[in-house]
Amino acid sequence: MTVHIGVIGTGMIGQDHIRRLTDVVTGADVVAVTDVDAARAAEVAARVGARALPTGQDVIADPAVDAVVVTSWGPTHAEYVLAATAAGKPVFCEKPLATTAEDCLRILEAEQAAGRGLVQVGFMRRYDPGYRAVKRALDGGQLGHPLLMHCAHRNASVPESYRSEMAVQDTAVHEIDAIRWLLGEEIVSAQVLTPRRTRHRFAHLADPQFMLFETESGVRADLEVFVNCQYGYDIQCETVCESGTVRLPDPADAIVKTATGQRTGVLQDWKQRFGAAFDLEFAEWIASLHDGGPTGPSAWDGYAAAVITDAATEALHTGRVVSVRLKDRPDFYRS
Ligand SMILES: NC(=O)C1=CN([C@@H]2O[C@H](COP(=O)(O)OP(=O)(O)OC[C@H]3O[C@@H](n4cnc5c(N)ncnc54)[C@H](O)[C@@H]3O)[C@@H](O)[C@H]2O)C=CC1
Ligand SMILES: O=C1[C@@H](O)[C@H](O)[C@@H](O)[C@H](O)[C@H]1O
Repeated sequence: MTVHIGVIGTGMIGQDHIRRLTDVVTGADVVAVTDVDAARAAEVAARVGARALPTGQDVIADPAVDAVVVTSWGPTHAEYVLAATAAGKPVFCEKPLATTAEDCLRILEAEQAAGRGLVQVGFMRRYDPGYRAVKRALDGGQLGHPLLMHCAHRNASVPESYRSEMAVQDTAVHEIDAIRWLLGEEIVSAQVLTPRRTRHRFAHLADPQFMLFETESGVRADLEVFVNCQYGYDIQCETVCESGTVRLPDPADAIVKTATGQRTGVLQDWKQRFGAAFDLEFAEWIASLHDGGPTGPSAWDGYAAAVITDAATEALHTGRVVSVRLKDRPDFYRS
């Protein structure tokens, strides 16, 4: 059976997800799209044989739409996720689930009122083969308890519109989710240090940033966010445990040797680095809709990420160690 999808937001990642739902994933068909830029929505709709509708609410209400993908700007996500949930339709929402913890809580309440899991959040690292291998090694038990994590998230460059807070809210949010998922426990505090700034930054931007998180059991995770590193897109993650370490592999690439030396390519952006993860994320999401509902990152994960990014943003502004105060996790969100 085919799942008929409506997509809200046909910008960069919206178009990429429409392409994968159309050309890569089996069992899905994009039937309706919308964007506040109506011309862009019409152009994308024509390309894939979908209908362009005036608003996100129209997409959600469309009887031909079985499930909704939200890829509009972050501040608009909560409204659409709440509307899809009220309509009883599964909704895949790109990160962030919402830009405030209060809106995330409203989504948690709405989903519980619906009585079944409807919401999945786009934390695609959980679908990357390398991250999954790390997770298996940590869960296998042979390494003993994790003690420390060292993470790095480097982008080649960012546009001038990128502000210092986005290093936490837009970029580090992926590691915040990965740390929680890999360790299977919550983050309880955040600290952000701002070292000497690169000369390649815009004047308003603190880059790089050095973040330090602590988990419930006392694991410490450090994270370097460096969004003007110049050389490419580079994601690193190593966990130090009592009896060994486990490190995220770099993506496979040929090693070329010539008389002048040895060389391996460096990926340039997240689309290349996590392309396979995005494909699997959507393949598993579509499959889950035939089989009891979403199994990926939940609205709780979206809520926890929002509270932790709020704490880290405060830490960036104040220089203090800021406690993370999550509500009690409802049984609904315990697996
Ligand atoms: N998982 C990941 O690695 C990534 C996730 N993202 C997330 O995806 C979302 C979209 O990001 P991009 O595609 O890079 O942005 P974008 O600016 O390229 O596209 C967003 C689109 O949403 C449209 N839009 C804005 N408000 C709308 C509304 N109320 N209703 C309908 N359409 C609306 C805009 O006109 C635009 O076409 C963001 O939340 C971003 O954080 C983006 C890049 C990577
Ligand atoms: O989600 C993403 C962007 O929004 C963000 O701006 C980048 O720093 C991340 O690498 C990318 O994965």
